[in-house]
Amino acid sequence: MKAIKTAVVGASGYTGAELLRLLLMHPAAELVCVTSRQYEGEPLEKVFPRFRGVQGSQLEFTAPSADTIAAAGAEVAFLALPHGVAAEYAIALLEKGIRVIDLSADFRLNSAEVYEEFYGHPHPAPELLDEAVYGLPELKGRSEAIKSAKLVASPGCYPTSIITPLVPLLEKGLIDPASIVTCSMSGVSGAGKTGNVLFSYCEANESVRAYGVPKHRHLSEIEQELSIAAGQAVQISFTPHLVPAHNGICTTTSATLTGDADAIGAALEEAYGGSDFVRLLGKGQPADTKNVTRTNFLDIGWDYDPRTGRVLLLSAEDNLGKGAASQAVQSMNLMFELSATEGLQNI
Ligand SMILES: NC(=O)C1=CN([C@@H]2O[C@H](COP(=O)(O)OP(=O)(O)OC[C@H]3O[C@@H](n4cnc5c(N)ncnc54)[C@H](OP(=O)(O)O)[C@@H]3O)[C@@H](O)[C@H]2O)C=CC1
Ligand SMILES: CC(=O)N[C@@H](CCC(=O)OP(=O)(O)O)C(=O)O
Repeated sequence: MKAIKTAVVGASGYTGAELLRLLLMHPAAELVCVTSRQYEGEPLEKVFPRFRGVQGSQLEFTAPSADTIAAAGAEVAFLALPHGVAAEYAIALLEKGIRVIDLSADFRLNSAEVYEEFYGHPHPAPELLDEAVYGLPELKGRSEAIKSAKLVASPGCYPTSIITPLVPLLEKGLIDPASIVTCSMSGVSGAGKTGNVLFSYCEANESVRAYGVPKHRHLSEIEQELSIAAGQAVQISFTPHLVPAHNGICTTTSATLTGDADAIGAALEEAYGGSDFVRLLGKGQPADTKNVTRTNFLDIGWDYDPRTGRVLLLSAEDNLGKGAASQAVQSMNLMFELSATEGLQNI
């Protein structure tokens, strides 16, 4: 089988390094170009000793440039860059006929106005918003759209854990869309390999705090996808928390039941019973981040409290895995007509 030639732009950061790990192991992919400004000229295995001795790990980082990526023969480029920066690379790569899977938020929203409202600056390439496919393959019809996409906007980490369990219930009218409240906890790698002191060991270890309230930027894409599922505008309450762990997101969502409680499990089963990566844990079973770290799994449990009439959805994923890098590789598999699970079957 001819290997898919891949590039990772922003390969020195956390999601970039996770992409490298997955692509070095992937049986049908070959890394042909990896970029970093700070490590230009250094081989992968020197910057990331974890990869020492692995085939492909002598590849050297290059300065980020669409010309260099095209000259290396890349067919697809993963953008593991800050939002706002990713768009300029997407434009240049698409012009060269290279398919793009963007891990940043630049192409996740259908509306340039909503982007500006949540990201605080005008959208850098509004003309590409219609073309981009929101890459959550588990949503109805989305795998088919991803297969033919030139530009995939890989979803945010929190949104993956929140949207996935809610969508089947909203589609079936089983919960009140106005009653949704969700709280998530994220490991510190969710903030990227940043120098911000708030994410340093002494600030983050043995302490837990909420942040980003009341209007975290991920609300924009969460509400966009929930509104599509509900067929009406949906607004929710969302409170993210930083917890002293490297990886992992644990999300608890609740909403008022408007249908039959037994229909909750049935709706989740109907939507995800045959899914490769969504694992349904059943009623009364909480999801635990330790079971999903370094995997592409999203685990979902659920419950119902008759005293309050509220449904509970309990989900867990790895923010760098199903929340970012492995979800992006899942999209690559679909775009290149591979099995969705190719290279992602690690546990
Ligand atoms: N961390 C997470 O859990 C998740 C992150 N994401 C998104 O993925 C993207 C990457 O995140 P993450 O890996 O955490 O971020 P990091 O901060 O860890 O890495 C960012 C990378 O981008 C490169 N970079 C930064 N600025 C520029 C620039 N102006 N031009 C070219 N390269 C640049 C850096 O490389 P160098 O300085 O060496 O050039 C670095 O490799 C972001 O958009 C993030 O929001 C999405 C889901 C989850
Ligand atoms: C813990 C932490 O800081 N998490 C980040 C979200 C992760 C991320 O990178 O956001 P995208 O998925 O949109 O790219 C934050 O709250 O901004």
